[in-house]
Amino acid sequence: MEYSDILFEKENGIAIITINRPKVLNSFRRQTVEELIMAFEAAGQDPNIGVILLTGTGDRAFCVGGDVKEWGPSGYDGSSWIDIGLPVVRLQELIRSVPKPVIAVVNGYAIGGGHVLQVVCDLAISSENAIFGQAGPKVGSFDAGYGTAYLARLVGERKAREIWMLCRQYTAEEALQMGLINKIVESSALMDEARKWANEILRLSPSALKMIKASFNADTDHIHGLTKLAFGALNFFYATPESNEGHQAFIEKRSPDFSEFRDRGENL
Ligand SMILES: CC(C)(COP(=O)(O)OP(=O)(O)OC[C@H]1O[C@@H](n2cnc3c(N)ncnc32)[C@H](O)[C@@H]1OP(=O)(O)O)[C@@H](O)C(=O)NCCC(=O)NCCSC(=O)c1cc(O)c2ccccc2c1O
Repeated sequence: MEYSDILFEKENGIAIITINRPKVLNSFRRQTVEELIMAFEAAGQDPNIGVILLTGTGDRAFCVGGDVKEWGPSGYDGSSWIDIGLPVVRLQELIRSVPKPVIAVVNGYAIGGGHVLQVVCDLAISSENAIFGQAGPKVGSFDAGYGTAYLARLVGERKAREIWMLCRQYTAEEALQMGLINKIVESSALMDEARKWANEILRLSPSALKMIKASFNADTDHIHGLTKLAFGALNFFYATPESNEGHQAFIEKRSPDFSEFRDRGENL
């Protein structure tokens, strides 16, 4: 299988999936998400693989979410009024349902949909220079469901609401304190540390780990329904002037002005 937007390597029981678009800080377009889905399916179905690492090329970014420059007036390439053009719901669900531990190896910015990808992984190890945060409300988007409700499971409701309602950026140390990640290491040691964790996992019973993962997931699987609902709403939101103002402002490198879109409270 030839990939253009990702790298997919296998070494001694470990699958390493790398988002490979460093010029745009490893943001994803439709092709990227489709390739990630194929790689996770392949790793999930390969009996020689016991653990999956997800990372990004370079030392600037893990992934900064949707590629805002590939975003047309109503969505991404190939989109229609019912299909936003990015099968992110399927990708998030697959990371959760693949019957092997998935470790996010966060080597820089984990922002927007990239942040949600690290949230849905089973474990997360980051470099000391990693930066975490949400960005959707700045650019007229939202990656809700697992991105909100499951995030709250990790860091608590207050912190999760702060992350989304202020769109601040957090250091690796802050991410560790709030329970967003498992460990921080020096940038140069990041992949070695990830391999060390993976090799520890490879010594354990695969079936026991599969059942453990399924049982952790069972407690939050209902969030899948929220995710589908949220992405359905996002489909419609994308075609609005409010959403367009957010992404156009990013492209024009200016601050968005959302003031005319404030809610009148008609549905209070
Ligand atoms: C991440 C940053 C804070 C980094 O800032 P910094 O100043 O260090 O770097 P630059 O801003 O100069 O960026 C370098 C270079 O990369 C380009 N770039 C950065 N982010 C993106 C992006 N998301 N898409 C495309 N290109 C990007 C940037 O323009 C620069 O290129 P130049 O040619 O100008 O040199 C900062 O870059 C930043 O805030 N980035 C935006 C983060 C963002 O808004 N992400 C998208 C949020 S929405 C989202 O993630 C999302 C998720 C989903 O799951 C979806 C599902 C379905 C539909 C839509 C979804 C969706 O929109």
